[in-house]
Amino acid sequence: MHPDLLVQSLSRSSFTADSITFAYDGRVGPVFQNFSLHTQPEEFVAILGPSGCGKSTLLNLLSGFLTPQKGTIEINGSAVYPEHPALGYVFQSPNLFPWLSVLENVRFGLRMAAKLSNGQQYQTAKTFLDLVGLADHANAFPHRLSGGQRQRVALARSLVMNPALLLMDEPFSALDAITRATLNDEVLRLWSTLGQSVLFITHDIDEAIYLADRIIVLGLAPEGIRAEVKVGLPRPRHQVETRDAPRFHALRRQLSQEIANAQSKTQF
Ligand SMILES: Nc1ncnc2c1ncn2[C@@H]1O[C@H](COP(=O)(O)OP(=O)(O)OP(=O)(O)O)[C@@H](O)[C@H]1O
Repeated sequence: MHPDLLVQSLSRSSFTADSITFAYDGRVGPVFQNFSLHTQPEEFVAILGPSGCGKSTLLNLLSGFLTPQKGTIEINGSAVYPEHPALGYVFQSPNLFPWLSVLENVRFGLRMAAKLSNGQQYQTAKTFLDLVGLADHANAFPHRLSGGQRQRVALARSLVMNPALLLMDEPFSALDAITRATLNDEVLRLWSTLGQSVLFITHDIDEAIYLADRIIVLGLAPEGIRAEVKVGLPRPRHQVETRDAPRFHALRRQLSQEIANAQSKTQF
């Protein structure tokens, strides 16, 4: 299957969390109160916030693992649920199956879904392995790979399922700066090829600016969205030119200030 064909099958999906309120059992106050978040098709949204603002809770809500007490969370107008076919995930830890080869790891979801013949599953898995630059490692086992390569496999394993919305939870925070920069470029290349929407959670302001169309800063629970900025830097992004742009520096300053303000509330 050629990647161009996959672009067509990724329907232009929109994602909506509308006026949600969520509190954990036994917790005094809610983590989110009347919180709304909408993503446009093919939009890259980064979420930043101080520790404890509710990023993980939000991800669990958006993926249907937690249910809000009020409000709705929908993809293309239908309620979200765990393992919704339109959702893909990439986490900080790649969580590959150590007993499966790289190719079998990428094929895994297709095998479980059992929609394609075995031959088509292998062909599709190989296409995605090629897309993340690991075609030569198809038969290797995960322990033979570097941290960055494992994260590439995790990315291929998720993308092979054609998610319309990719939820990424600090996927590169355990990697060194150079590998991280390379993988940021890789994600942008794949995203511009495949056209899914991305919700990318990170603690790293520069990473958020480099990647995103729009950045949402969460305040401490239950403040919700504290600030929202359109990045407005030209694409394709470039490791030197983009990071050198006056707009990049202005955004870094603005976002640092927002996060410092949000954090200062924790101390009182
Ligand atoms: N299972 C739970 N039961 C009760 N309260 C919880 C639970 N999980 C998280 N919380 C509380 O909800 C709030 C948001 O937590 P959450 O883990 O979503 O934040 P976070 O932004 O992901 O934090 P970090 O960046 O440190 O991982 C915190 O006050 C936390 O103590």
